[in-house]
Amino acid sequence: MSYVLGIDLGTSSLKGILMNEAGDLITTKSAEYKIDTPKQGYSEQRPEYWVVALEAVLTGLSVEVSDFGQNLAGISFSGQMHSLVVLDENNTPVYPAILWNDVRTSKQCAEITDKLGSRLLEITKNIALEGFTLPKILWLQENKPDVWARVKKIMLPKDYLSLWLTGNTYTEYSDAAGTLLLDIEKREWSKEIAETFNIDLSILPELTESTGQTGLIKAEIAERYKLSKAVKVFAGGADNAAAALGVGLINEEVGLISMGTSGVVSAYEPKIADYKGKLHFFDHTVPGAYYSMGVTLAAGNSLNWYKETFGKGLSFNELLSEVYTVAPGSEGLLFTPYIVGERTPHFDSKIRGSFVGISAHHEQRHFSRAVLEGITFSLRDSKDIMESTKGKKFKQLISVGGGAQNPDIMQMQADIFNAEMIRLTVEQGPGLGACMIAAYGCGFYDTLEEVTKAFVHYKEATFTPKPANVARYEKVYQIWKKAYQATAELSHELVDFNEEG
Ligand SMILES: Nc1ncnc2c1ncn2[C@@H]1O[C@H](COP(=O)(O)OP(=O)(O)O)[C@@H](O)[C@H]1O
Ligand SMILES: O=C(CO)[C@@H](O)[C@H](O)COP(=O)(O)O
Repeated sequence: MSYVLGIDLGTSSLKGILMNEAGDLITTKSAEYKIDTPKQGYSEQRPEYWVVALEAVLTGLSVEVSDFGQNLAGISFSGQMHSLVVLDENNTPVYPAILWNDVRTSKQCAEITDKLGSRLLEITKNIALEGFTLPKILWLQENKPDVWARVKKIMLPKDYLSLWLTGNTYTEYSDAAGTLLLDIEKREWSKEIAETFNIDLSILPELTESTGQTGLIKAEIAERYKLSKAVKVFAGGADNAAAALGVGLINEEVGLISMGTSGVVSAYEPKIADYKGKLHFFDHTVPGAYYSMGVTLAAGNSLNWYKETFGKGLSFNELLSEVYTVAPGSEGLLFTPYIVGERTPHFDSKIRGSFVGISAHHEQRHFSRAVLEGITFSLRDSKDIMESTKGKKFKQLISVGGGAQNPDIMQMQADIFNAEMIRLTVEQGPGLGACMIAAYGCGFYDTLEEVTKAFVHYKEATFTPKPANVARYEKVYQIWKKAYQATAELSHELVDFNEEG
């Protein structure tokens, strides 16, 4: 039986998930990399890190799976969104990729809003936020003109891996939508936006569907991994769009929660909707469909920060082992996960995190629970906006991302969202979506619905809301919601104070 490989280029690691054409999991492999923070607010990765990780994953797969080279038929991707990759005429990176969680571009966002006014929302269906790609381009133009002068092509992270494998430069609609350069209705790069900011249209890669083939694996790479077939490479999707496919978000019945480095709440959208910028609105990996989403900038990232700072050397399981002993509400301790600023519902790059209500009786287990609750409350903010604008409540939510591995987090999500939480049998939503794109692209199925039936399976055991916890969380969430306003001015002053040096 043929194999398909889904590559999820995450923010903290690259995960490869190998499945057969019938939708059975063969194995997974992953390789971590670092985020460089040369200055506060900066977040960068060298595209070379991703290639090293991809090679480690391919090597691992070819060692573990004896017929990997013989049976691999197709590869596709899911990738961290918005991060800017800039290449010269030889397709060599000329600057580190500026990542989606980098907040250096507030000035450029103001400039975009100022110059485009309402046209930005009309054309892209989104507003200017630090994480998106266009402000990063403007930052390079203004601050590194010598680098910008050498840029002959820009792309998104996963497209760089596709280029490395095939030699061809493409992107697809789901990632293009997160650049602020795509005209969503016309499905083409916006000439108006590109001209306004002196961006030559020739540096933007050709657009294809997520399921579009970008090429075949180059001969020298095929030889290295002893690939005997001509392995087809498909464009893939932005990680949240690929995850949406991977969890079966191909209709409006269910919603998606992801606790990866970022936290995301998303919903399927059959046609273009106007959320007036309150939620992001992007193309799906399903051709012609869309999805809306709200983003907590630091979900897993807050937990990582907490672990590195206060639980160094502990595993996640060790760190969180006593969380269940603390009652919902962490006995009056609150945490806001704004450690790198926030997106939804507070578009604020200068807000910072806080613990509120620390008292002498709090122990580490209270802080651990408060961190998890703060992350989940922030996701609830997005979920509530989505439900109130759509006028309907999600009864079931599919939960993915690293956080979904922990049963206490899952129960907390059920109680805070007051919804049944479901997990996938294959734990990696975005990578699974990438495998599905490859399976469809290879022609193993006629429709994405058929691929979904074969590949997407939910675990039988679900997490259901406990009424007493729901009631308690409802009260504490109302208090937690006030923490943003209560700390905003202080945070802004502190950020300014710190920047002055
Ligand atoms: N066992 C675990 N329990 C709870 N959280 C976890 C666990 N393992 C990973 N995580 C969280 O999940 C995050 C990684 O999720 P992942 O979906 O792999 O992220 P990304 O795609 O951004 O690289 C980590 O930042 C961490 O906070
Ligand atoms: O910026 C966004 C979405 O707008 C992030 O969701 C990135 O796409 C990174 O995702 P993870 O690495 O957390 O999966």
